[in-house]
Amino acid sequence: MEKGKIIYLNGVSSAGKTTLAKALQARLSEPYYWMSVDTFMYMTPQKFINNDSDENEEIWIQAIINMYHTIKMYSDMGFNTIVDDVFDDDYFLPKMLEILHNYPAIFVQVTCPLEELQRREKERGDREIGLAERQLPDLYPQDKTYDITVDTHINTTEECANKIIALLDNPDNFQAFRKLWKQQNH
Ligand SMILES: Nc1ncnc2c1ncn2[C@@H]1O[C@H](COP(=O)(O)OP(=O)(O)OP(=O)(O)O)[C@@H](O)[C@H]1O
Repeated sequence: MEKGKIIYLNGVSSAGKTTLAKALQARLSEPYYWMSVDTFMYMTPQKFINNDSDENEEIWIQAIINMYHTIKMYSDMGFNTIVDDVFDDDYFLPKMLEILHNYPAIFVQVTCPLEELQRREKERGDREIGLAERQLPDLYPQDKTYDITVDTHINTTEECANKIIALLDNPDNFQAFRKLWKQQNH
């Protein structure tokens, strides 16, 4: 069976990942199931999240790693996914690649200038003020290893979606996961 495709969005809070994911779902003719790291993270009982012990950390970390296994399972079953994630340090990416480096994924960096991130953050009111600014310097990877970078301020959501969709027909465009995996394991 052909593996399901993965559109993997990585960007700081308020970059527009969820908005883009929904626009992609609306435009794509094939079904793509949307998965958000927040959904998996908050499957964890709250009492294990708001606590600094190493033991508790393992519990919510596992919830996030379970998302990577779920994406793999969907792909193995032929189902496409759009993933809404933020790698805000270098901890989770290697763990994700361990599971998904050989899967057909487009790795998308979703960017937006800081001033606009701050404006969106203030306007939406459901995120801690300063979250995007704090995540921005730590977004990982910072280099050009993505298959595509889209700027949701320069381009409209629809334009960003179209740029990503244009890559999906050619498997040669699915390079970033394999490249990153090689970089980490050479
Ligand atoms: N292209 C855009 N232009 C203007 N506003 C936008 C754009 N994309 C998203 N927004 C607005 O920015 C806010 C954050 O968008 P969204 O929820 O898509 O971001 P996100 O990256 O998924 O954030 P988080 O990681 O915090 O969930 C929302 O209020 C949304 O309406």
